[in-house]
Formats: sequence, C-alpha cells, structure tokens
Amino acid sequence: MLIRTVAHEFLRRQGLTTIFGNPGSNELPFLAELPGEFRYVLGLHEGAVVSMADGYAQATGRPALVNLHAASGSGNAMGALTNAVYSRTPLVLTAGQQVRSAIGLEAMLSNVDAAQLMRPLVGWAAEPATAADVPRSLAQAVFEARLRRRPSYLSVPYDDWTAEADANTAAVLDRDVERSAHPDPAQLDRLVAELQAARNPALVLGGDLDTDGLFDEVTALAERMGADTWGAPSLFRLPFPNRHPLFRGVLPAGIAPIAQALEGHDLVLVLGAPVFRYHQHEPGDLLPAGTRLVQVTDDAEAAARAPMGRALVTDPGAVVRALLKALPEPPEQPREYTTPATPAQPRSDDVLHPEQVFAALRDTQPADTRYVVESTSTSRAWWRQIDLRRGASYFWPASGGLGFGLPAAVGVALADGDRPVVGVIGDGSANYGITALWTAAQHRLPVTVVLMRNGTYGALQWFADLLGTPDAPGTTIPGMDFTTIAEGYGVTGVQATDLDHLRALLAEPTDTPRLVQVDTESTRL
Ligand SMILES: Cc1ncc(Cn2c(C)c(CCOP(=O)(O)OP(=O)(O)O)sc2=O)c(N)n1
Ligand SMILES: [Ca+2]
Repeated sequence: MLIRTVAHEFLRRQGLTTIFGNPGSNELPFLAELPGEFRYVLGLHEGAVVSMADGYAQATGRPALVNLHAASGSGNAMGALTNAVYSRTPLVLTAGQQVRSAIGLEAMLSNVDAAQLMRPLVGWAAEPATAADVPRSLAQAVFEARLRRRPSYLSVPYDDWTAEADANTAAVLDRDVERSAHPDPAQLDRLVAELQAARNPALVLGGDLDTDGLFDEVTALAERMGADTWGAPSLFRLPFPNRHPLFRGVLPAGIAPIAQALEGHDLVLVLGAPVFRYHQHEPGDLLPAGTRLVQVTDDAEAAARAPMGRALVTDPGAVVRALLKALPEPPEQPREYTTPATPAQPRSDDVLHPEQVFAALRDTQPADTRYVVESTSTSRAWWRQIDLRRGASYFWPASGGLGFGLPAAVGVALADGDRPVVGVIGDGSANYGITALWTAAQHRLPVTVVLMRNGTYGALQWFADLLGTPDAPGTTIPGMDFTTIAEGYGVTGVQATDLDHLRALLAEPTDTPRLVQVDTESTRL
C-alpha cells in the first residue's frame, strides 16, 4: 500500500473529503488517485482558497482541508490565515515540497524552511523526516488543528506519496483524539455566588459562542440574568439576537470607549472572547472604577494575555449550561425586539446611504440568511439596521485581514445550500479575494454579493481623521466597475440604479451567483 493511499484513507475516515486548493507540480502526486468521495474546490489564488475553506469550516463546524503550493502558495495564504487564526478555525493546511534530495540544493519550488515559514500563525507546523512518517504527521496536523482550534500546516516532499507504507504506518487509520473540559464544581459555585451578589452585572459575548452553536443557550442565560448584553469588540460571529431588548450593541474596539460603555456595571462576565480584541488606539482606564471582570474561555493563550480581570479556562458552553441550572428563573418577560431606526438619508441623491442598503436586505432576505460581511466603514450602519435572530448568521474577518469576505461567502454557500448566503463586500475589500467569483460561477452557487461602491477605503479615511493624518495618500479607489469584473469571472453583474431598483433586485431569489453593485455614500465607522 502506498503512503498516499494510507493518507487518503485517513482523511476519508476523518471526513476531510473536500479539498480547497490551488495546485502546483509538487501537489499533483498527492492529488492523484483520489477516492470517489473526495471533491476538489479549485480557487485561483491561495488567499481565496484559505478564506473559502475558512467559511466552509465555520459553516460546517468541522475542520477543513487545504492543499497549497510550496513557498509561493503558502506565502500567498498568510493574509487569509490571520483571519482563521482569530476565528479559531481548525484548518488543516497541506503543501507540496520539492523531492527530498533536491530541497537542500534549493531546486525550483523548494520550500526552504517550510515549517518555519508559517509560524507564528499556525498552531503546529512540520515536515516529516521520512516518508514513513507522513500519515502519522498528517494525523497529528488534523488533531492539532481540532484540539488547538487553530490552523495547522504540513509540508510533504512529493516523492513521499508513492513510497511504500508499512504496517506501523497504517496503524494511524484507527486513531482518534477527543477532549472534554468541564469546570470544577468549586469554580462554578464561586461564579454563581459572584453573579448573585452583583448589583448590575453585564454580559460580553464573543464569536466563539456562535462557532460553538450556543446562540440560543446564551440568549436564555442573558434573559435569566436580565443583564445588559454586549457583543465583544471586533466581533467575527454574532452570538446573540441584535434586536433583542437586552442587546446594547457591539462594544467599540477602543480601551477608553469600552470602559465608558461598561460604566455602572459592578461585574462584567466575558464569555467566549479575548479581553479584548482592541483595534483603534484610544487610551484610558481598562474598566470603570470598582468594576470586576471575569472571563470564561477555552483559549488559554487569550486568558493568559488579558490585561485585567480573572479568567476561567474551560468550555464556555459547559459554564453557560451550568449557570442556566443554577440561576433562578426570572418572572416571564415579554421579548419585545427593538425596532430599527429610520434609515439615514445620503447627502446627495446619486448614491444610497449604507443604512438604506442594509434596511433593504433586512426587508427582502429570508430570516435564516447567512451574511458574510467585509465592508469596513459601515459597521455602525449595519447594526442599526439589520435584524439577525439565528445562530451562524454573521461572519466577519476575525483578524480584520481583508480578502475573507467574498471567498468565505463562497465557502459558506458550498457548506450548506439550505440557507441563503449574502456577501456584503466593500469595493476595496472585494479586490483581495475577487477570484472567488470564478469558483462561485464554476459551482453555480446561489450566492448574492452586494458590492458597496463608495470609491474609497472608507475605514482608512476614518482612521486618517482619528490619527490626524488627513493628507495621507492611498485612501481613494475611484473608477472600478464590479459588474463587468463579475461578468469576466462568469458571474451576473447588475448595477442598482436607485433604492427601489435595489429592493426589487434583492427581492428576487437567485439560484446562481450574482453581484449587485450599489453606489453608496462614504460613511465613518
Ligand atoms: C489584507 C489587508 N490589506 C489592507 C488592509 C487595510 N484596510 C483597508 C485597505 C481598508 C479599506 C477597505 O475598504 P472597503 O471599500 O472594503 O470598505 P470601506 O470603504 O467601507 O471601508 S480597512 C483596513 O484595515 C487590511 N485590513 N487587510
Ligand atoms: Ca469602499
């Protein structure tokens, strides 16, 4: 039996039969003789490949397999990989390497120090010392990704795949690794006592809770506590209904504004989030005077690096379920969802305000739509208008690395055809993952891309104001027409001419990929 055969069989048993990739000659010996259950999703750039896999893994809730080309391909993947690191997506990255005898003399396509290239982004990286160790190393890459909830990377010299496997090599086929982490009863008792003693506790909820499928339990916990509930700053998934009467918004990503937002709360319970994913530097007090913070996360590194508070490293889901058991039921309260504000109007009549676009999506798209959003200056408008009441409804680039949105929308659509998928993509962001349109066309995916064309890197213009650098160059991007770019990749492109036309376009269901371009006013974060 060949090493390749053992590797394919191990991947099949682990359910890793969808390969997101862009191949070079080094990868062909791995991709040969794939069993029938496998499918290969070709992306035209490694950034798009990784972000498609990221969206797919987040939507399926399982690891996803990626196959990249040596150094050039792996290097192209790094930007997209930063998002997968912070959304804690268990991607298994494999990459082809030159034949063993040619690596040292740096023949073409040698990845000279393959494992080193991908650190510190990946949680684990290796290149097996012998062909016989390839299947075990592949298994380790899979288990490391799952256990660390962080991408892993394995580089394999391409002459290894056709080496003969021995009985020990094949032993890996029966392996599996599980982990369970439950809080200690004393830790729980202490947390319950703190919550019951708190005068005015607040909840801060992180994207990990939605990744873990805890949307409904967390909503029940907030109602049980009757607590003001916030989304964690730089939120990459929505773990709570954003129009729920207890929802106070997504915390701003600045030190001082977070402390201001939490004013009046004597205890802040952070679930499934780092403390905190700050962004713009707005120095100030970390917390209001007298406020205590408790963080519950299974991300030990996030717990270790927090600048304040106490952390409990355990499964947040286990804590949520335990608190639901321990805290008394409140009197029945009507759950009156909040009504969106009237959408803001643009300053000129040849563009729409982003709030008008988002209100149109809210009013026309099915309630179970999944949104993949990468439009960096319109977040305030987004949360003022959208109404999301289900889990796995919102995906955002977790490290802020652009190029996630368009490919991830394709990956989410590939994962689950039961829920409609809409990408809300800025005209700047679109360019970093634009090739994913081609993959969407090839797979005839029913995904809608709303292309927000404001002719600027709007978020950077906001930062330029904040940083006092209004004269910085490189923040305007005029003259692009994504309807023709989309057509060039095989996707129908339509220009929305006004609000009524946009609403009519969005109200039409689609069974093929389409891009709807809308001219919008450049707004501030
Ligand atoms: C890979 C990459 N390159 C550059 C940036 C820097 N950047 C850039 C270039 C932004 C502007 C995005 O423009 P957009 O058109 O997508 O959205 P807005 O106009 O709404 O800001 S926001 C931001 O952080 C980034 N985050 N990631
Ligand atoms: Ca823009």
